[in-house]
Amino acid sequence: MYLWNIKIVAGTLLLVLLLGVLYSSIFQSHRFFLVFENKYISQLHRNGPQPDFRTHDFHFEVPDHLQYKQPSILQGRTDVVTVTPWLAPVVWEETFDPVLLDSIYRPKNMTIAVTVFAVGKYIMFLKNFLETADQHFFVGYNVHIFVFTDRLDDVPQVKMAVGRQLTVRAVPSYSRWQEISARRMEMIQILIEEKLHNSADYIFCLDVDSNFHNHWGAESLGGLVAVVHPGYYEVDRSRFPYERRPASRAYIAPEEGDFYYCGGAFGGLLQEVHLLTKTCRTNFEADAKEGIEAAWQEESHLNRYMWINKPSKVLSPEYLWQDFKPRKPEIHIIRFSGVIKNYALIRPNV
Ligand SMILES: CC(=O)N[C@H]1[C@@H](OP(=O)(O)OP(=O)(O)OC[C@H]2O[C@@H](n3ccc(=O)[nH]c3=O)[C@H](O)[C@@H]2O)O[C@H](CO)[C@H](O)[C@@H]1O
Ligand SMILES: [Mn+2]
Repeated sequence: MYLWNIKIVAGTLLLVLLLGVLYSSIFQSHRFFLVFENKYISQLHRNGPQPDFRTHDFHFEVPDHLQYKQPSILQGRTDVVTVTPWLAPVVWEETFDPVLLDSIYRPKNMTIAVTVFAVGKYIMFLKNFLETADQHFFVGYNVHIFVFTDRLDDVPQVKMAVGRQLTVRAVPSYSRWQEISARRMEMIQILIEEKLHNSADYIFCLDVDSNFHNHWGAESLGGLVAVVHPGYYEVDRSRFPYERRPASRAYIAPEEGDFYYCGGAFGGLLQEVHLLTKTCRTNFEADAKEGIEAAWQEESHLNRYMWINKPSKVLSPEYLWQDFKPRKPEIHIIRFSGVIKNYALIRPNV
C-alpha cells in the first residue's frame, strides 16, 4: 500500500514536470516569435487602418485599330534578363512599346506624384532636375511634383507644361547629410497620409542631384517599383553594401538578397509606397534608439524591405545611372542619371 502511494506521487510529479516543460517551451517559442516580429518589422499593418486610397482599374484597353509593331515571344533583348525569378518584369529599352503603353494609360487620367528633396546646398540641383523632368518624365500625364526644402526663397521658377504642377513644402535641415537623406522616408509617409492618399495614383521618390536625359514613362508603373543600382548589377550579392550587422533592422546576410536597389529612385502605387516608407522610417528610428545607423541609411532599410516585399516591377539601371560611369553596352539609353558632385562642397558634414 505504501509502495502504491509512492508510485502515485511519483507519477503525478512526472506529469507536472512534463506539463511544465511543454508549457515553457510553447511560451518561449511564442515569446521568441514576438521578439522577432518586433525586431525585424518587414511590413507594417497591411491589413490595419490605412488612409483611404484611390481604387485602381488594371484594365488594359486600347483604341480600335491602333497601329503598332507586332509583338513576338521569340525575338527581343537577349543580352539582358527581362524578368526576375518571381516573375516581375525588368524594364530595359526595347522591351516595351511606349505608344501602346500610352494608349492604355493616358485615358485613365491618372496623377503621378513625385517627391524631391533639396535641403541646404542641394537646392543648386533643383533647376536642372525640374527642367529636365518637364522634358522627359511622364510627358502628357498629370504630374504633381513636391519639392521639400529649407530654402523656400531659392526655389527656381521653372515653366512647366499643362497638367503639371509644383508644390513646395518646408522641411527642417539636419546637421548631418545622413539624417537629411534618411528623414525623407518619414516626410514621404506624412505627405501621403496628409495630402496624397486620395489625390494621386502613383508616386516616385527621386534624388535631386540627378537629371533626366530620355523618356521615363508609363512602362515604369507598377505596384511596388525598384531601380537596380548601376554600381552593383555585376557583383556577387555577398559584396553588396547591404547592412551586415545583425543588430540592425536592415540586416541582410551575405548569402541573402536579390539585387542592390537605389535609394535615389523608387515608387509605385501610393498604398505600397506608404507601407514602404512607414516601415523603413519605423525601423530606422528603432535602430537609432539603440545607437545604430545602417551602412547606407534609408537605402539599407529599403533594400531589406524590397528583399522581403518583392517589387512587382524592377527598373534597369537605365533609370538611375551615374554621370561618372562610362556607359556599358547593355545600356542602350540613359534616362536619369546622378550628376558628378563635390561632396565636400555641398554636404553639411563629411
Ligand atoms: C543614387 C542613389 O541611389 N543615391 C543614394 C545614395 O547616395 P548619394 O550620394 O546619391 O546621396 P545624396 O548625397 O544624393 O543624398 C540623397 C538625397 O538627399 C537629399 N539631400 C542630401 C543631403 C543634403 O545636404 N541635402 C539634401 O537635400 C537630396 O535630395 C539628395 O539627392 O545613398 C544615400 C544614402 O543615404 C541615398 O539613399 C541616396 O538616395
Ligand atoms: Mn544622390
